[in-house]
Amino acid sequence: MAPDTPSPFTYPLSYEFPTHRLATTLRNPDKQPLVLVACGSFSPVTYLHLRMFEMAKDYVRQNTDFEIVGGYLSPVSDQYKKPGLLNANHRVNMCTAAAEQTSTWLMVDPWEAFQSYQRTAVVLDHFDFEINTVRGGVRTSDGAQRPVRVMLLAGSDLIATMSEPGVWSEPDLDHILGRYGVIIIERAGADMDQAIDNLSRWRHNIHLIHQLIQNDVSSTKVRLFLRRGLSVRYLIPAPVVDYIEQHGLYVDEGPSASASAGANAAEKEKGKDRDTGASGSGTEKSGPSS
Ligand SMILES: Nc1ncnc2c1ncn2[C@@H]1O[C@H](COP(=O)(O)OP(=O)(O)OP(=O)(O)O)[C@@H](O)[C@H]1O
Ligand SMILES: O=C(O)c1ccc[n+]([C@@H]2O[C@H](COP(=O)([O-])O)[C@@H](O)[C@H]2O)c1
Repeated sequence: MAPDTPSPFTYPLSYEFPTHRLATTLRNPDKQPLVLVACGSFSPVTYLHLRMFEMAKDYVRQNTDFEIVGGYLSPVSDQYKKPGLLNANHRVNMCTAAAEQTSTWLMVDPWEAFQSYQRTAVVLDHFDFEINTVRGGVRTSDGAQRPVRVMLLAGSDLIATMSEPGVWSEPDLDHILGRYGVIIIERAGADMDQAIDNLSRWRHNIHLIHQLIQNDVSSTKVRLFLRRGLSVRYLIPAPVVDYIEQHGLYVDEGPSASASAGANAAEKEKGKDRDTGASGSGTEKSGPSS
């Protein structure tokens, strides 16, 4: 279906919005259709990134009036310039391999990755435009069209940055949390309640999910293990391990230390990132900040 209004967005060359796993019909007409969007570096994608979607799916089914009709990973542009950010081509390929080979419902949207830096508010608008304006939302079983709610899916560390001065613009926060909403997954080391303390005005649109199984795998730790020549199998999806091996990624340091030394160093690097505001803070992005 052609949209009535021209697109307000810029597009990478040969871009097509992925819809091969997007449900076109709502199973339960009493529910509101929902699409989940996770924005991030995904350098590389880990099981925890994928697990966020599964946790959200359980939560949505048990606690809300939504029905999930799609889930997307949206890797950030190279211009985000965060330390450890591999080029977008590899990150999109790894996310795609993980989504296609380990999930039946997740998709990867390369729109954000293959162009200049786009703020998260704009990324969510892009999804809303593609799904609701271009495609008219989804159908109910009686043939009526229903608009899809787009919602951000994020770890509590990312949400914590929303209370840090200067990282997100106030109008963007209002747009993201007021119009779309967010599902927050607890992340080891990031206090959930503290993370949303300053966001209480949007509380009705904020859903918190606690971790029942603690697992603090991060891309930073995976990169560090790889640089040290340590195995990352069973920490990240097998097709991603294979891809990394085939392309010799993340090996700019020779193999050396033991696994525990690797983990300790990873912790240190993660802490250092936090201290410098590089981990999830968005402060190193080169795109516009508001
Ligand atoms: N272990 C985890 N638990 C909960 N959320 C997570 C976890 N790992 C990543 N996330 C969330 O996934 C999204 C994308 O994360 P990102 O790509 O920055 O991964 P990362 O592991 O934090 O990366 P890095 O280690 O490079 O900072 C963010 O919303 C982040 O909060
Ligand atoms: O839109 C913003 O102003 C904004 C500010 C900070 C972070 N973000 C987004 O949040 C994501 C953070 O990813 P990461 O890997 O730094 O945790 C990434 O997709 C950024 O574009 C977005």
